[in-house]
Amino acid sequence: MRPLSIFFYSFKFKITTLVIALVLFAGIGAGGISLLIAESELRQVIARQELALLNGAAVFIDNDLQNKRQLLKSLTEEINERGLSLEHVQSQLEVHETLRDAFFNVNAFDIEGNLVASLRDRRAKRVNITERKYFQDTLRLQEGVISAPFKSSLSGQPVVVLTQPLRDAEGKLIGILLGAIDLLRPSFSAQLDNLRAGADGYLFIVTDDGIMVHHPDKSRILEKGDDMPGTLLEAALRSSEGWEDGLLDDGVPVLLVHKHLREADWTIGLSYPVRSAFSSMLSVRMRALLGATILTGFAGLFGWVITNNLLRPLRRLHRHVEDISAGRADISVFDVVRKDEFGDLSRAFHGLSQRREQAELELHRLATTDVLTGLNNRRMFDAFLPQALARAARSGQPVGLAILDIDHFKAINDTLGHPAGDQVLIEFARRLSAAVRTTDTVARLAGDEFVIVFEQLSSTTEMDVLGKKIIDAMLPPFTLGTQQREVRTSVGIAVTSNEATTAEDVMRAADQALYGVKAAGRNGYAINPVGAERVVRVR
Ligand SMILES: Nc1nc2c(ncn2[C@@H]2O[C@H](COP(=O)(O)OP(=O)(O)OP(=O)(O)O)[C@@H](O)[C@H]2O)c(=O)[nH]1
Repeated sequence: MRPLSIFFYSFKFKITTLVIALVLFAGIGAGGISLLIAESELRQVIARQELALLNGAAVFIDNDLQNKRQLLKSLTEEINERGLSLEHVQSQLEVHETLRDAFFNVNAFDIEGNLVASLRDRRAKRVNITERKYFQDTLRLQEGVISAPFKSSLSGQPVVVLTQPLRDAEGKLIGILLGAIDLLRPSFSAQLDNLRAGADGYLFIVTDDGIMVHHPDKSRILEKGDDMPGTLLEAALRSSEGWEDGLLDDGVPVLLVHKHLREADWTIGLSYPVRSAFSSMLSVRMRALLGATILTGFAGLFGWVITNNLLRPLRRLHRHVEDISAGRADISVFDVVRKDEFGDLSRAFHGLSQRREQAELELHRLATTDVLTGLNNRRMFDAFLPQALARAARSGQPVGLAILDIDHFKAINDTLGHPAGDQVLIEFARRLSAAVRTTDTVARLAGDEFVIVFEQLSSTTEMDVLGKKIIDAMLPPFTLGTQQREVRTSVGIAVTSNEATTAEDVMRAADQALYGVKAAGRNGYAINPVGAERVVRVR
């Protein structure tokens, strides 16, 4: 098995990693930006939706306050039109059933601020409200006001009061009528709670001074909230309406939507955890992430398959080079017509292999050729003879081997010089090659010793003709420069048609024959059939 490190070094791995990186880069770039734009749009849409919801709540509270104010006003107008005195206000309150639904309590105070009538308790304790700002404002402005939230001295409850000036028949100010709203159970409370039912987050109402009028945590009502910069209250009071995210409420990131009321100096706000507010956006983000992961996975797979495909010619080229090296194929397997870079590489390999083959051939030729005569050398002959014997064994035809030695060659060297001796060797080789058939193989073993392997003999007797032919070939004198010289040779011939004959057997038989010729005075040939151990003919 290939080690894992090779896999990481592979071109395929690198390309696949590159494809994944590019897809991720493009995905994060294009997808991320689109997602950011989409998220920003979605944020606006969600915030606007929440603001629309809050507007509905604001309109509801404004209408509620207006209705209450109107109710008090119509009562004071009735008292005024009928010219009733303060003593009759108590009975007048009690006949108006709708007051009980609209207010926690309705009271009347004389111009001195003393309680003169109370809807819920005729015998309510006598209190004086001259010090109250809303009392003073009502007298001063001579019209109804909405008070700041405070704790009622009558009920002990946190309340907000709506006032209306009371006048007699002549229109003279005789006191004020006051409707109290219980902040723990305001008539709009249930409506507000309904608005947020089932959803995270909460609604709150706060005065312009930061006093809490409505809050799901009742203990915070009447409290002054923290309106330092960066707080929820500060953001809510900063402008008449709007939305903001990135704020923290009890450590939780929230979306704040707020709107100032028309009827009172109050702001209604909605604190909504970002996690819930933008849950659809978060789900989009998750889906985008999942989509990107799947896309990246596919891109990796795709990159792998494509790279694998693209690299197929390279693998094929690698296989061809290995096959050629192992001798299983020749260089024709290279795809030299291909037009791309792999074609260039194949052509380069083809050229290289061609030059290598030629160099090998040259090397082989040099290794198997006798430099002086151009004949095969001993190395070639040693390899060739066993092959020739094997071929003969297969074909059943006899094979012959002639060993030749130039007679008194030493004397030629000694008298005419070594270069002249070389000339004799070259001419001797030429005549030998010319005397035999192309199917016969001539080699120079060493010095003045030559061999000829005769194949495809029709019979062993054919060797007789061949021996004579060689002797005759040397009869014309050799021209050495300006001189003519007689050169003779002795030839020992071995012949065999026995399949089991070895190269050594044949060489020994030919040597014996040569020895016989030399013993008989040279310049002749003798034939020795292998295994006979006797020279059969000498000429
Ligand atoms: N010029 C030349 N001489 C060579 C070469 N190689 C060997 N010789 C000489 O060839 C001669 C071989 O002599 P031998 O075969 O031993 O003797 P010979 O004179 O031929 O005697 P016989 O074979 O008995 O007739 C030696 O003198 C070698 O020095 C060569 O390449 N060129």
